[in-house]
Amino acid sequence: MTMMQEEHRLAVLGAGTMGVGIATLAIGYGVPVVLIDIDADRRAEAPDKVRQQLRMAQLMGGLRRDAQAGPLTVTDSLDAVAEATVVVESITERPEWKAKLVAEVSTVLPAGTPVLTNTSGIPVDELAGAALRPEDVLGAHFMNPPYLIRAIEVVRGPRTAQASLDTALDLLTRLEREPVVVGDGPGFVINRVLQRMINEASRIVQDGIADPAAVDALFTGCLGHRTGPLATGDLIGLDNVVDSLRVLLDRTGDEGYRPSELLIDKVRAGDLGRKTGRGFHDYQGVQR
Ligand SMILES: NC(=O)c1ccc[n+]([C@@H]2O[C@H](COP(=O)([O-])OP(=O)(O)OC[C@H]3O[C@@H](n4cnc5c(N)ncnc54)[C@H](O)[C@@H]3O)[C@@H](O)[C@H]2O)c1
Repeated sequence: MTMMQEEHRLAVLGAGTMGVGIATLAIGYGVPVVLIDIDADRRAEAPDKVRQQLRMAQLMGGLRRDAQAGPLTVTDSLDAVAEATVVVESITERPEWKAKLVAEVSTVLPAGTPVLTNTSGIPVDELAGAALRPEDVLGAHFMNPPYLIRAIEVVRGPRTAQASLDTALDLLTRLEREPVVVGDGPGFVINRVLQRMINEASRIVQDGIADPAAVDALFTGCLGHRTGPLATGDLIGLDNVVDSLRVLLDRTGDEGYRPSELLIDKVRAGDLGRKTGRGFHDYQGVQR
């Protein structure tokens, strides 16, 4: 039987859309969080964003209102991960950046501390190969926003140790998440399907067959999806969609993952979705 942690302390690498959301979730359950980012603006904005999201999550019933929030520390120093019981890596979807960071982090951490990558599609074993101890690396693919969506895709790589998986599941269960454990491979389960769907939907718009509102209306109205593929892309961030598609294309050779011209044009224009106020849809005046 594996010894479980008495108390958890979480380190989150990357204070972007997902890192801030994951930090909010943990803090909402009283878990102390160290949030690390190399970008000074992201670090400066993070405490306010976490506070706002905490309030929103409580209002929307995602987090309890009476729970004592955990403390948040924001820093650019990787040394701060040393005290963590679990590390979540949630930086930009660039394989070489992630591999370098996973390698660096593993030199600071004691053996047996799980490193969970929130990658959208880079095989866990590829990143594990960069770590000092590949057995401590696994995937935890949180959905956006992490404090509202309880289900989480947990990816066990071929070298992931049972003890690391157990510690990760222990934390996720304490955060009242509902882990679904799957095997490794480009895009795992969700993004192998979802990224292709967003790409195909954007090609439909590019080809003039339907506009974004019509595409999404068919998925919500006819298929009962909560959001259509293009609104989902806007929520994810179209820069992240393009990065994820490139990861999938490079690792599968499947042309269906080649990012559409329209997606590339939107990223080039800075229309990244909700986070910039415009993507396939317009979000001016909408809380982001
Ligand atoms: N956006 C989504 O809906 C979503 C959902 C699930 C998973 N993901 C995955 O989560 C990860 C983060 O995505 P995001 O949307 O939050 O991206 P983002 O662009 O909003 O944030 C990425 C952050 O990482 C920081 N960063 C880059 N290199 C770093 C380093 N070496 N050390 C510390 N910080 C560093 C950047 O400064 C930035 O603040 C990606 O792997 C993405 O594929 C995203």
